Amino acid sequence: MSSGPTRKHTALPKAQILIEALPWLTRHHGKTVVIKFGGNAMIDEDLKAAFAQDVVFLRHAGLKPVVVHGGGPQISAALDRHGIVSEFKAGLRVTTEDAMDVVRMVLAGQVQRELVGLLNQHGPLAVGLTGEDAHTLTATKHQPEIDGEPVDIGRVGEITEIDTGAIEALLADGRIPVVSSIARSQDDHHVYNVNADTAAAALAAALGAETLMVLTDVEGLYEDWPNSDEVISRLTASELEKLLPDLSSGMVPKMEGCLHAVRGGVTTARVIDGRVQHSILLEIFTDEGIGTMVVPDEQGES
Ligand SMILES: Nc1ncnc2c1ncn2[C@@H]1O[C@H](COP(=O)(O)OP(=O)(O)O)[C@@H](O)[C@H]1O
Ligand SMILES: CC(=O)N[C@@H](CCC(=O)OP(=O)(O)O)C(=O)O
Repeated sequence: MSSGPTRKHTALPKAQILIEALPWLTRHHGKTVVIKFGGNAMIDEDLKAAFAQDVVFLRHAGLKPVVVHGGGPQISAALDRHGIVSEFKAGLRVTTEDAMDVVRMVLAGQVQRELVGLLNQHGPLAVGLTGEDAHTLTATKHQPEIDGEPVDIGRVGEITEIDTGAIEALLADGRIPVVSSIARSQDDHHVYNVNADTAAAALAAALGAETLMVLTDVEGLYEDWPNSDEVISRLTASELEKLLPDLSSGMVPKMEGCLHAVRGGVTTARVIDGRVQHSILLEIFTDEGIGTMVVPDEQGES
């Protein structure tokens, strides 16, 4: 008996799924998408492998993905092993000279290497770099204001300049840049720890990316966190700006980054649940998306 008709029967839904993705793929062909993979979303090996598959899929579908990774929990664990206590102010790690060495070692030597390795299981695609490389990120000392007063949090950087040359060259060569959020100082005398959300957002704006996607360990931006798990599915830049003063902890740099990206010309910034397998593809192939989407004010009515 021939298995032809049965094979056709089972393959047809797969063909339909691919065709459903066609309008999205057509719209986004050749566009740059910056994907921030948060340390809290890197919770197990399967999730990391699925993340790598999604990114490689986007690349093969004709987009230009750029990965910016975090590693907050991994840094905290390493600092702990070195007997250094982790402290955060305004959502940012207080980074002493000694802590900075550990931050750099974990981000560039551990987390970035692991992601590059996972992506490269699919071919010679990923190239890792930090913001130090080719002057990609330059920063000055960042002093956040707490209760109206500037606070010294050590070697934490505020990005002042971005040189996208190295990343653009990699993209032109068909590679997937994987960027660690460390910046050089103007005088090259030291390096700064930059929050990975902030770095991803700044790079998205500088690259003229179409989309910034931030993968984290919650479903999106909760309207009334921690009292309710009602996710805000869509909001404009102005609506987000009004919410910013009420946000806490890790959501502060994340949502400030989304606002910066959208105000800087990025068409949409999305916060999505990185704990869900294939969350990137789910976000893309469902019209309404699965997390929180920030859009420019002029799209508020659509
Ligand atoms: N309004 C909010 N909605 C969702 N999460 C919030 C909110 N406010 C604070 N958070 C906290 O922010 C965390 C995400 O930020 P963070 O821990 O820095 O993650 P990542 O490592 O992915 O950057 C959440 O796990 C949650 O504890
Ligand atoms: C200044 C600052 O806070 N830097 C972060 C950099 C890593 C990061 O942002 O990691 P996640 O995205 O996993 O939170 C830190 O030291 O934890």
